[in-house]
Amino acid sequence: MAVALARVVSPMEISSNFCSLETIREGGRFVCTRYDDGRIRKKKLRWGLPTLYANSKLASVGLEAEYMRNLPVSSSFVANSAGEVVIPSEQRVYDVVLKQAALVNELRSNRAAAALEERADVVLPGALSLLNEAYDRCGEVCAEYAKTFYLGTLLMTPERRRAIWAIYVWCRRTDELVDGPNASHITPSALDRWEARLEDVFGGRPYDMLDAALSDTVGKFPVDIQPFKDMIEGMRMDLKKSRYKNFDELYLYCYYVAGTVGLMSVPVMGIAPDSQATTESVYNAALALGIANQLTNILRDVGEDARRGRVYLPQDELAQAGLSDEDIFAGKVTDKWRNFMRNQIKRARLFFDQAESGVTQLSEASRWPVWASLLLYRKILDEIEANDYNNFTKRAYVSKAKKLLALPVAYGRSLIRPSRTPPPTSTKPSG
Ligand SMILES: CC(C)=CCC/C(C)=C/CC/C(C)=C/CC/C(C)=C/COP(=O)(O)OP(=O)(O)O
Repeated sequence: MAVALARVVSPMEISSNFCSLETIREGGRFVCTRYDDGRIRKKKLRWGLPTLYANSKLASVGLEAEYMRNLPVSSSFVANSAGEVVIPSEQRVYDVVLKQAALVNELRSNRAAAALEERADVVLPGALSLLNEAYDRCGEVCAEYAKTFYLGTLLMTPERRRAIWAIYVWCRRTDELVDGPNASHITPSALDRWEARLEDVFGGRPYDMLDAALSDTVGKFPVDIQPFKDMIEGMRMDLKKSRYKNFDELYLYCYYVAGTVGLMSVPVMGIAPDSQATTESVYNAALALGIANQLTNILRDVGEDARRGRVYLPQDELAQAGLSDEDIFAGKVTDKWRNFMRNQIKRARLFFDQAESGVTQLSEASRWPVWASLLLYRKILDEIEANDYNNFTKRAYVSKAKKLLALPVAYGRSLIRPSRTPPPTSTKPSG
């Protein structure tokens, strides 16, 4: 039996005394209901959050109820043993989305854009050439480590392109802390120092050339520090955690290490002036692309990760499928594994679908590279299927020929203008 606890509450503001709250914030309206088993479920009233957006997407692609029960794309509010409500990862992440959207909304007004141009003019000539050098170095790093991505950035305007390089280089350096050659020496305190340094970058006190480029970028574009800090948090998580209890935990990890990249990129890539979409719906799409990419990466690298003692798959879903870590370490493709993988791939594709709606809303020059990366990364999922789900010993990859074929398709899609596409409905009022 379900007991209705509150009428309309915003999930962001739910706390242990949530029953008394009745708030409407940024269009997120929910009814919370506590069930006999102590779980508290939310139900959307009018406007959606990414959680519910993903759920409605599930419904719209006609997936059966059974599948929706077994394969969460989101999680419910859960009361812990102290009776407090634990806020699911997606709500926590959505708070960051709203903050980013607010910053960009400011810029979408002409006044803010004009102020930005004025600020860009005040640069000393000597400093300018050093800065250009710093950006060129970022471009070189980007070209060296991510060739396809680098080529994509060449399609953007020069200002945007170099800002994306600076962000890419910072992400790469952050990732190298836990994945690079010195990874075994990295401690949480090293990450704390990296975070302090990040604050200096945002405060206009860069330590080195590469930092200087990022410092300039964050001064020019409405990029907030939170996604950067969250990415460092993802590295902390990677240091101390090698198992994920459920999809909610995995989702948070994917947000930290990849969803953040989407949030960092949108303010630089820009939203098309003729876009009718809400800023937060574009951010949701960017977040979804980061999550989709990371889920794909995880599914591709199951064997490789297992050899490092890591399993980035929801433990509860493995158990439901009759599988355990031992099966993963044994690396045998069985029917149970195939079924499990089918569902994981399905979910990753839903995040790609969710991302698609936002790409069209981006500024014209940014659409092609983003479409290309979306189509190419999604193809890795097809390749896992083509390998008969053997992601233990075979690395799914997209051949050069397929990559080349995807480019004109991506170009064709990038020509679709935002005004011809109805904005994503999930974050828009329905009535
Ligand atoms: C959709 C909209 C509105 C905007 C686009 C926003 C963007 C750019 C989102 C993409 C975010 C992104 C690139 C996340 C990183 C994901 C990821 C798994 C990267 C993997 O990096 P590597 O580990 O170097 O991958 P490979 O091993 O495949 O080379």
